[in-house]
Amino acid sequence: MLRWITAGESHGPALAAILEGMVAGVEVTSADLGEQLARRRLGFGRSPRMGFETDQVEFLGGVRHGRTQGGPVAVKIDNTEWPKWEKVMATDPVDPAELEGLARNEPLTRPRPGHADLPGMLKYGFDEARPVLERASARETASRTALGTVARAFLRQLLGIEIVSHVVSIGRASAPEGPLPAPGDLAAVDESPVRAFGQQATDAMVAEVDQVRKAGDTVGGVVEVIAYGLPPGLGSHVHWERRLDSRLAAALMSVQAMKGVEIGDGFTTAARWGSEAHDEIDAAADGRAGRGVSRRSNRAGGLEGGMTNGEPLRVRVAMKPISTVPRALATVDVATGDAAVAIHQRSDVCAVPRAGVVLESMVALVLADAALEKFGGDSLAETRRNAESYLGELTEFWERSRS
Ligand SMILES: Cc1cc2nc3c(=O)[nH]c(=O)nc-3n(C[C@H](O)[C@H](O)[C@H](O)COP(=O)(O)O)c2cc1C
Ligand SMILES: C=C(O[C@@H]1CC(C(=O)O)=C[C@@H](OP(=O)(O)O)[C@H]1O)C(=O)O
Repeated sequence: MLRWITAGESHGPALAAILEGMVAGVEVTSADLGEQLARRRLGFGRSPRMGFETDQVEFLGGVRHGRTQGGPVAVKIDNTEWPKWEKVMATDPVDPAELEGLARNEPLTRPRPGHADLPGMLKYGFDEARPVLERASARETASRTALGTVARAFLRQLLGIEIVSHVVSIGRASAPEGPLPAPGDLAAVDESPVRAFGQQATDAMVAEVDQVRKAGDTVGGVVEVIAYGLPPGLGSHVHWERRLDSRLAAALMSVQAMKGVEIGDGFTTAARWGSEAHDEIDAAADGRAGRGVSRRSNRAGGLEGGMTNGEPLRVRVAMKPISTVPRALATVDVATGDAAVAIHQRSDVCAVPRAGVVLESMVALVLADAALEKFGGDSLAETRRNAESYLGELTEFWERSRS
């Protein structure tokens, strides 16, 4: 079983993350982590912090000479801004005189509707939002992206599995119907300032973010994540917590501000008649290894009965607008009980483009877990042997069926 855990605050000294259960022999370097972390900082509408945050990342354990060793993989990402927060976010007690007059230490008593501020204060007994927002902040997604990079490397080296994402809508601007981005298109998507696939989609979404920013507002959107090269049979129909769709939905919904997950055509499928909802099966002319069949469509998004069916996995995730709205929303000052406007500080206007990279990482972690569950092994070589043996059985299955 693959497990992952993160720690650290947005303005603390560093973020930490551990991935437990990864096999030995996966090639991965800190430069690979840095590359994915840089992708996560991109996007038109991003917070000013993303312009200067450099994500100094290093492995603290589990990797030697660029290969995983089978032990927990530990990662540390330094926060560039730490010197400015050294006193306010110190882990050891600080003389109150040293904190006096520090603007960053002002109590945040006007909770933002839509952020974790108010429920977090009530639940944990804090009289201001700082201790809540520090951990609720999506800064934490840098940790997930770093661990997701190890999972991506494993999936690629195991079976050539590749994960891509693209933004399909921001606010009212949507990408036109068109082909899905393939793995080779990821660089082009990353070059789009909104991580959309195609110029028309990019122009429409850039205009929407521009309009939102000028209005002092914020905006959300929808990201699609696609995984290519998956064998049939990851996940299972036999028990609720082994279903791959439920595991993906939980992981994707666990990302800050995600409010909906759609597998394949999801909600559209609910309005279709059965004859137009499913993916009819034909005998594959080319008898591809382990496939034997082809599908006329992929409305199911590559999942049937909680298992991969051999088609590309396709999931869409809806992100709500950022809750730190410049045109600040109505709230109550918890220090006085009076009506107030919510705290507003430097913030993203639209984080949908960079959220896509985080969502890719969550898909990678869930798929790596499902692949390890199916193929097991302590080393990459052993796991690959198991996977190849299974794919060989599938080929035999189709050969028997044809004879
Ligand atoms: C990549 C990313 C960047 C985000 N940036 C901000 C931000 O700058 N300001 C903000 O208020 N919320 C931001 N959020 C969203 C908050 O973290 C989120 O709204 C908050 O944790 C409460 O969300 P929840 O209701 O889903 O828990 C961001 C989310 C993601 C995924
Ligand atoms: C720091 C990151 O995103 C942050 C997520 C975030 C929030 O409230 O979620 C608020 C902002 O933090 P700050 O107020 O320090 O600018 C974003 O920049 C990051 O993604 O690395």
